[in-house]
Amino acid sequence: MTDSLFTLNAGSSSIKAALFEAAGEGGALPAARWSGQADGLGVGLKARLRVRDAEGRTLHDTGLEGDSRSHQGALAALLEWHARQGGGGRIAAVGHRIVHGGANFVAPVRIDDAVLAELAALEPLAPLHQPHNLAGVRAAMKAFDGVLQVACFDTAFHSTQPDVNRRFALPRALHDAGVRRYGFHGLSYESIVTQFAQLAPQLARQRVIVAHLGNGASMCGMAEGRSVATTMSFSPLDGLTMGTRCGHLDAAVVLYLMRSHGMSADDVEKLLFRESGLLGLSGISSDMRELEASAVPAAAEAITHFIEQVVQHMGSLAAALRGVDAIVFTGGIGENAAALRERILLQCGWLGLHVDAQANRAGKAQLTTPESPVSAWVLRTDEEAVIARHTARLLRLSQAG
Ligand SMILES: Nc1ncnc2c1ncn2[C@@H]1O[C@H](COP(=O)(O)OP(=O)(O)O)[C@@H](O)[C@H]1O
Ligand SMILES: CC(=O)OP(=O)(O)O
Ligand SMILES: [Mg+2]
Repeated sequence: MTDSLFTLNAGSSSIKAALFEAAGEGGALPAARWSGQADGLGVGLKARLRVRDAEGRTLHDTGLEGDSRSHQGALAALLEWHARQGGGGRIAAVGHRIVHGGANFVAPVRIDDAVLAELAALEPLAPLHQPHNLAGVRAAMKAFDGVLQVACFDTAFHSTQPDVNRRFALPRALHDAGVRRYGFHGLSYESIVTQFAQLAPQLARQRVIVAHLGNGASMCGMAEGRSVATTMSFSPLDGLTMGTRCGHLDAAVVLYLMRSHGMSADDVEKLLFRESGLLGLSGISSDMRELEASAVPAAAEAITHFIEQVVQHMGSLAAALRGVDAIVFTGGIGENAAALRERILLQCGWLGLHVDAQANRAGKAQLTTPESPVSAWVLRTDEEAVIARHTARLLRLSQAG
């Protein structure tokens, strides 16, 4: 049996893991042997762990209760499930999604103690992700002792942004000290760039806006498959309205809350990262499925707020690209919420979109008519495959060196 690669991807409400066959020199990676997903973590929802094989057949499906409903518990459940399987070949390397790479990491790297310490220092910049990402690294180091561990960064994809889009209008010294617009969801954007280049090679080289709409949500304007501008910035808090994050906010609100409401930095962090967004607006849930099913007016208002932010940022990114040729939806909401996609597309009609509502509802990849001057698409993101590809490359380098 050939060696395997293990991938780990902790999102704000989910943990995804997959096992890939480590392909030989220059070989394309086959589909994951299995992929597992625990979702609804840490947001008061019903948490589940599902594992599927390469053909999409369910291998394991269970509700997560008690401690298992946390990221840590779900990770332990996934690693235990994997250990119980036996076989599958030796694990040759583990690839991790690391949300924040800061100013120093703009490409995947081998993780050692020094790298781990540097990444831990970035935890306050991505409190819903980085601690879980690094807990995954530590757990994998224990479970797969002595095995190559690779960090793949959400921020790296955006290192191509022009300087003007990487800067806040703050004194230059702060930019030099790392206070800048990084951008996130880079592994997802990389996955979409690769898939879109296969589906529509000519379009993929033009001006494309990708909307990654999940529990965390961001959008990226790209030219020739490279990031030009994106809605998240210093941390994954900026930009769109999200499950529990506020998105774009006047910084003076933070000062006001601290001075006039006596809130501490920790209080404000909790408010903006964990209690705002769809959850704060609706008072019901951070989960789009629950809001769509709810008859409470505040749930509908929260959805409208989410859509309005996507529509406004679409205009902003189209301006950053000086025009747009194609739009691609992805992420848990972008891939699955057809009615919501239709509302966004209709409100972006002014950009030159002729929506094919039937195709959108039928789950087709192309959402616009063949004559539409600007086309829209939906693609399933595969961050695991991107992590596996980078990990396989570093594994080959380490074996060669
Ligand atoms: N069929 C669906 N209709 C509407 N929303 C959905 C559907 N399936 C998943 N979602 C939403 O996708 C979001 C989770 O996105 P996902 O990208 O999986 O999460 P994460 O950001 O943690 O990786 C949740 O708001 C969930 O309600
Ligand atoms: C960066 C980010 O928000 O990731 P996720 O959508 O997985 O929470
Ligand atoms: Mg995610």
